[in-house]
Amino acid sequence: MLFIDGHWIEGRGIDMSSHSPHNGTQLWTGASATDNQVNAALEAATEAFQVWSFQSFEARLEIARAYAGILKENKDKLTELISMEAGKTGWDAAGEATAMINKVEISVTAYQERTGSKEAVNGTLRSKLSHRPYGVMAVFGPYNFPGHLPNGHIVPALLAGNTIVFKPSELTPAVAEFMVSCWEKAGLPHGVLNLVHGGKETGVALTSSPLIQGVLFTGSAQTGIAINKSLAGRPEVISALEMGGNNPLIVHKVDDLEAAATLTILSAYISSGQRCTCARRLIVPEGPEGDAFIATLANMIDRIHVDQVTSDETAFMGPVITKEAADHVLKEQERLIAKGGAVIRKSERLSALGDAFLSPGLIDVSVATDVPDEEIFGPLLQLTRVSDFDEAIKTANRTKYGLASGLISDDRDLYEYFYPRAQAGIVNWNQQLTGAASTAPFGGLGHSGNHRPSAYYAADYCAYGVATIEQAEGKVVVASAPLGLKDK
Ligand SMILES: NC(=O)C1=CN([C@@H]2O[C@H](COP(=O)(O)OP(=O)(O)OC[C@H]3O[C@@H](n4cnc5c(N)ncnc54)[C@H](O)[C@@H]3O)[C@@H](O)[C@H]2O)C=CC1
Ligand SMILES: O=C(O)CCC(=O)N[C@@H](CCC(=O)O)C(=O)O
Repeated sequence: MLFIDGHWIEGRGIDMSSHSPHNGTQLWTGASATDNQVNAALEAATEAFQVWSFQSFEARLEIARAYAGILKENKDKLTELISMEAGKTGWDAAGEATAMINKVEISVTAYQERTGSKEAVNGTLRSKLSHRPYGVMAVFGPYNFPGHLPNGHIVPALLAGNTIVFKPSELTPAVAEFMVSCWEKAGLPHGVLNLVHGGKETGVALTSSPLIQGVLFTGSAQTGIAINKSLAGRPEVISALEMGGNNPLIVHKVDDLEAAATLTILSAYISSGQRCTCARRLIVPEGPEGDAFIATLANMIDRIHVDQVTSDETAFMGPVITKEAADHVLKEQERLIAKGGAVIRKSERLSALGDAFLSPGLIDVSVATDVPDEEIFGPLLQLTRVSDFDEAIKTANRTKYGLASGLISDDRDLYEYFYPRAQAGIVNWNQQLTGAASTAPFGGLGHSGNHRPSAYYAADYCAYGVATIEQAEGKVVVASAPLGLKDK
């Protein structure tokens, strides 16, 4: 169902449905929004802005806290829905649900620290800084974190006083609907948050509307660039683009190979490789030290448990989102092999579990030619062997993206050399690349985004600053002015 101006209504566009990648169970059916329905949602948000933006921050916060409370009460249900619709293991889905609940208090602190208001009196003058919301924001979410990532735009945008038309991924409409129903139960006034379903056409209807003042997007670089082009010539529309990555992870000078392999697996294969922070490129020195690490890693890869969601929670990986997504990963793997990639572990379809289940793959592309600088969104890691640490850094930075970059090493000097040279918005040392903190900014360079990081810095793109100087006494007084007025 769509949610427009506080009412749940049927979409009148094309039929849609969502099925669990775990077992094919149908979870949701409905229809996309027509252009008229998208417009009705935008008009509702425009009208609601006149009321919502004038409410006090405290009044908005009360509703946001009620929303967090409702999420908490329904955490098990939310976890199950995320797990089923996005194909996550139970523990992974529970982590997403927890992040959604925590987002409210983190966003309050961020709002106050990053935007909030300030005053200072100097003599008879008072200077003030306050922040105001932009207006109607179009929020787009990806399928891999169907709750947490759109929630990371919605919560700060609403706290700041904006209103929203939210278009979730067409692959995860049920989680979106659940989330919006929690806001409804929390008492959000009509029109403040609207939900429209649909694919690319619905997205285009939203971004091309003159009624939006902002686009808050998390998704692929391809779509982010399309949105960027569609907003050309509209400088008044704020756009925050969080896109993909082709993230490097260097392993160099490590004693505990098992620990390094564990961090590599957590970086590359968590959520079946469907996190934009996942390591895609593993960079390891040539020679026996590197060989020993790769043998340890390959051995551990063989022991990774891939499964449908189970009650005993022993699986590390579930399926990718669809059979088509799995086909794409396998096709890209073949492409790497055709370009000279050597198989260390081949990603294979685990048909006994289902069409969307893949085993983790590791392909050595050191001597391959024309390896595409593209994000392969699944459990496939590309290995490059390098002659020395400088070569490792050069290889790491050889990408048009710049989301996350990491080093696993016992050598602090290497880290201190790597840190200022790593071209990415997230730079980690002896820590998995995935699992970014919501209490820090989140975003990247190049095709990973447009320098408007989300998470803690989402507050920044949800409000603009207004600088004011006023007479503290409230009277019209001017002590002296160099007007050089002549006597009459
Ligand atoms: N940097 C970040 O914070 C994150 C980035 N991602 C990236 O997201 C991708 C996976 O998510 P997907 O759902 O496949 O992304 P996607 O780019 O296919 O879709 C994202 C959203 O944009 C909509 N959309 C598609 N074409 C559009 C257009 N021309 N105009 C407006 N809206 C349009 C989709 O319907 C969906 O709601 C991966 O590439 C991943 O790296 C995922 C999570 C976090
Ligand atoms: O948005 C936040 O609060 C922090 C960012 C975050 O949670 N990132 C996740 C995954 C998002 C993705 O990359 O797909 C992570 O770093 O694992």
